[in-house]
Amino acid sequence: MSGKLASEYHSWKKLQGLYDSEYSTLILKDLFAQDPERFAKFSKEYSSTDGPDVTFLLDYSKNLITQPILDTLLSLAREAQVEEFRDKMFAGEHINTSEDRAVLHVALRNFDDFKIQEGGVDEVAGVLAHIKEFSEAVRSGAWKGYTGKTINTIVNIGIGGSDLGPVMVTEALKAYAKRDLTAHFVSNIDGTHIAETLRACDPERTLFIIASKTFTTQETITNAESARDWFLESAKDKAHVAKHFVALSTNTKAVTKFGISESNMFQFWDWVGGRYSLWSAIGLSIALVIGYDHFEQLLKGAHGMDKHFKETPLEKNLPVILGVLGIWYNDFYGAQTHALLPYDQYLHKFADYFQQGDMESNGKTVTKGGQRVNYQTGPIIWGAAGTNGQHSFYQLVHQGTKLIPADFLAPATTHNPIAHSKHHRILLSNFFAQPEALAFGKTEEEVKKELGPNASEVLIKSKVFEGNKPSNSIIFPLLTPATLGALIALYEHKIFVQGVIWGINSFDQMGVELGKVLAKNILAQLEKPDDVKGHDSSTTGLIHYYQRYRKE
Ligand SMILES: O=P(O)(O)OC[C@H]1O[C@](O)(CO)[C@@H](O)[C@@H]1O
Repeated sequence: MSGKLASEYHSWKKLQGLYDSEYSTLILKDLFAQDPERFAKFSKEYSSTDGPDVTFLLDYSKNLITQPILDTLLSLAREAQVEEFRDKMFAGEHINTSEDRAVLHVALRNFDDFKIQEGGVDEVAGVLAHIKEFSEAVRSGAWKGYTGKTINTIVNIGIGGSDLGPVMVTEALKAYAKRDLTAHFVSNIDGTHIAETLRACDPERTLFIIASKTFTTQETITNAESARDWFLESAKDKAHVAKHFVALSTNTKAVTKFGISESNMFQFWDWVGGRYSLWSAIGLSIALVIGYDHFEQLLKGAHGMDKHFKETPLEKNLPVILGVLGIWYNDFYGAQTHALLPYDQYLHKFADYFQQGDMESNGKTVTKGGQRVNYQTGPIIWGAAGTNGQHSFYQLVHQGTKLIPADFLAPATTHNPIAHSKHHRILLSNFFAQPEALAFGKTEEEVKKELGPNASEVLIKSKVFEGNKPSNSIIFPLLTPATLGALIALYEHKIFVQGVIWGINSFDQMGVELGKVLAKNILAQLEKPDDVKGHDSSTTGLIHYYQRYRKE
């Protein structure tokens, strides 16, 4: 972020010119026909340079780009000082300017490789050792509940970044899970969430993990208090809380006030953003479910991607390439959304996770310098696991009026090769077919030929696929912890690159505050109609309607 609006950069203006003059000729079918080397030019294989072996192929050839367009997009990244800001992040500079904080989730998976200056960085190894020791004690049965029984259920109580990362990763790495340890994740303030979860829990064998960076989040603290009340109905003695409640937080004072001893607290630091925190103590539930060694593999896989992002020239830098391609559609094609479509059931929460990761990071209207942007910033992120999405929303993606750039992800092999991998081959045939169909479509001539001479004009038109819909494909050998770590870090850095180009602060989240403040005010007015004051007629009417039915 050089203090300029992105639209003031020379390369931005050049991109606008390229879009205006070439948009109508950017037809994937033609681009592939004109250049037999297109796949070779616009695909890259990633291989980790140290740590666990991670490899994957990123194919970005099905994008509406030419080499000059990509070069100009990369010039934009250079002009916006993406490299300088990346280096500042890794150096621990306070690039989260509104909160005057460093942005150092990379330090959580650093394993002494990069030199990072910031208070707390030297404590990371100690917290990892604490996670290892504790998770091994619980998993082995050495950690006992208040009646001497082992733990067979964990309940992570957290929301946003203190929930979505652990949920997504424990689902993604279920193949590595300890099957006799059940994990629940309670996030919603709706009492139904905790009530239904507690029904499945035995107080003598359940461990509650209260995950909250601030330890002030209303949803989490309310759920934690209700869990503690439920537990004490059986355990009676408050001293037993120590065996069944641990906290993951930066706020020691609030944790001890809640009744959790400091020795049962797993520390992290204000330079870990909530939506970047699964690598920190917030990952305790992950370590419990898949084992510490696998958790460490996840971190090391991410570290490999950090190294790639830090050390690779922009032309070959995968997060940068994904970032600038996203900008091309978001800012020049006017695409409003970006779909994440993993062809892997284990990754069914991947899009949910990056809804927060991307939208809370880049859903901003004002630059770091306080100017209102005159271009689009973060896209709407959405998606679902293939092939379910195909039977739901793909119709619109293929034939609707909106341009929806999409990323397809799939493992070449599966953890569940049932029926001699028949399922997996069918799954992959869809993973290969969908981007092909999106890119190349089906012409009127092809439809006519298929339907024969008697087909009506209307039927023919309805079966035409215009094609020319862009996508990236990422294929990796198997979804291992290290591969998942690298993929998550890939997208984290993509988000970073885009935020720098747009000149916004990707690391605060002021936009979630207003609703919280209003809800607090309304909560105090819910009892009596006369208490309802200071609202518009719609809000007042809604609250009055509720009050007709309200019960204790
Ligand atoms: O971990 P905490 O402090 O409870 O916060 C939970 C979530 O709330 C937010 O602050 C706002 O949604 C997120 O950024 C964060 O992940």
